[in-house]
Amino acid sequence: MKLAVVGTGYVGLITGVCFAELGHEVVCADKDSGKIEKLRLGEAPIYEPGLQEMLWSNADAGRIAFTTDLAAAVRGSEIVIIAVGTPSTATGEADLSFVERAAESIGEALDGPKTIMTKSTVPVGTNARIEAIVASRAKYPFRVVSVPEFLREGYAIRDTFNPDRIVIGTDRAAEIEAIVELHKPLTDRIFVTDVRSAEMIKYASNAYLATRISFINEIANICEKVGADITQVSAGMGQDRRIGPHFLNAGIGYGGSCFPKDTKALIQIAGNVDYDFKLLKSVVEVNREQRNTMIRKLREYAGSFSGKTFGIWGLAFKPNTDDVREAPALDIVSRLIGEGARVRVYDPAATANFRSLLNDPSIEWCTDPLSAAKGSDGLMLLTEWNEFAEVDLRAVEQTMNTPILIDGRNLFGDKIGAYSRFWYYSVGRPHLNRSFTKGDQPSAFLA
Ligand SMILES: NC(=O)C1=CN([C@@H]2O[C@H](COP(=O)(O)OP(=O)(O)OC[C@H]3O[C@@H](n4cnc5c(N)ncnc54)[C@H](O)[C@@H]3O)[C@@H](O)[C@H]2O)C=CC1
Ligand SMILES: O=C(O)[C@H]1O[C@H](OP(=O)(O)OP(=O)(O)OC[C@H]2O[C@@H](n3ccc(=O)[nH]c3=O)[C@H](O)[C@@H]2O)[C@H](O)[C@@H](O)[C@@H]1O
Repeated sequence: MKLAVVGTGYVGLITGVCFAELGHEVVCADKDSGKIEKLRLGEAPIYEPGLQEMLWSNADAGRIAFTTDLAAAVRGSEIVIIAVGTPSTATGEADLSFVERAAESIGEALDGPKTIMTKSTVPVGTNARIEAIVASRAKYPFRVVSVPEFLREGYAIRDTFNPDRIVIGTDRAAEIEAIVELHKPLTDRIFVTDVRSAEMIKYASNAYLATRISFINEIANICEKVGADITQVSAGMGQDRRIGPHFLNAGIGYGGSCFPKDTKALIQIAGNVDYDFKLLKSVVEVNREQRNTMIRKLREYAGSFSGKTFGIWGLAFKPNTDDVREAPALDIVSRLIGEGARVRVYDPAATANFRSLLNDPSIEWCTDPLSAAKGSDGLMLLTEWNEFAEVDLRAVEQTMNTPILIDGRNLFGDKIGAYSRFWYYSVGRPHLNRSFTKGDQPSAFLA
């Protein structure tokens, strides 16, 4: 099939490349000429495992092309995929301006009957709005189908080829043959429903996953006080098939381009129909508080931040991505430097993106984990990249000024016990934490 993808970000690019891999002819359009220029030269503008190689092979085979000319991309296609961003507005609602502009351009460019497939995460009623916008400009018949995206960054290609399900939202089930055909090679779990339910499935899924994370973080906070181990609790809970083992990792809380914005958007969607979504508001609040806990612990262990230097391991909102949107590290680094500390940061992939959002003379950009820890008065692990698990902790401890380790992702397990000189804090595992007895200072602890 001939596909046009409008918006060549994380979702648009992965979708385009994966459908090209399946043999379709894909044209990806984006208004960002810098991004398109890079892609034309064969360079993936994002870090995602496996993407660069798949991009090269499909570009070489002539199955994928890139353009800033949205109209040209639409004209040659049978299916037009909308994958533009839907960021938060200042009040937390989804900003639909990119979707609306895309719909206008698509409407104007239609040169024959087409299917428009919305992958962007959009509030209930938005696909109807897209349909109205396109209809006001189009001279040919078209249909709009909602196909929300569920891929995770860091596993985007794997998730695209092995989805748990494909949700297709349509109010005219007889007209979705092409969309079903397109997705059949990916899975036979295709769930066809009405458009509004499809739109809601996406928000409800993200909100539920965010809820699990805040729930397990609160259980972890209680574990700390009652002497239980959250890792054991999650493992034991996860064996119940009604609960399942996923999304029960306690830590610093969720970040990323989607959970924070989609939870806020769903609270607003509910508010717009006079429904006070109390549970989800608490989920967001618990998540915010979890980041504060890390700062509080560092203060408890290290004292005042002013004039001190701290190491930061991990800037991305999670491993295997260079995405720093709503990353806990943005908050935490800002707070540390705001209180007069210097920070030495390292991330295997996200440094450039982080620097474009937060660049300050108090930040030193390091190129390996050891140099970020060097001479520091405390180290915070904020992203659980494998690379950090493999670092020689003895060398880390020796290079630090004060060996305080705040493990925001519970990355280090029992092996931390072998390094008795570390002052260690992890979430919900009191038996591993070396907490500080009143009056002690790290130097006294080391003596
Ligand atoms: N990032 C993720 O892991 C996932 C994102 N989603 C949803 O998919 C949508 C896209 O997200 P991302 O790919 O992360 O966004 P992104 O910000 O990485 O990419 C969006 C792209 O759309 C382009 N764009 C905006 N308006 C345009 C227009 N009128 N014409 C052409 N290009 C235009 C932008 O230049 C940008 O390159 C959002 O609604 C998001 O919630 C859904 C599932 C996963
Ligand atoms: O709508 C979206 O954009 C996507 O949002 C999430 O995907 P993503 O944000 O890429 O990453 P996740 O793996 O879900 O992690 C999100 C955040 O939760 C945190 N997390 C995750 C799992 C866990 O057990 N504990 C936990 O703190 C991660 O560290 C990360 O900060 C969803 O998992 C995808 O299904 C969805 O398509």
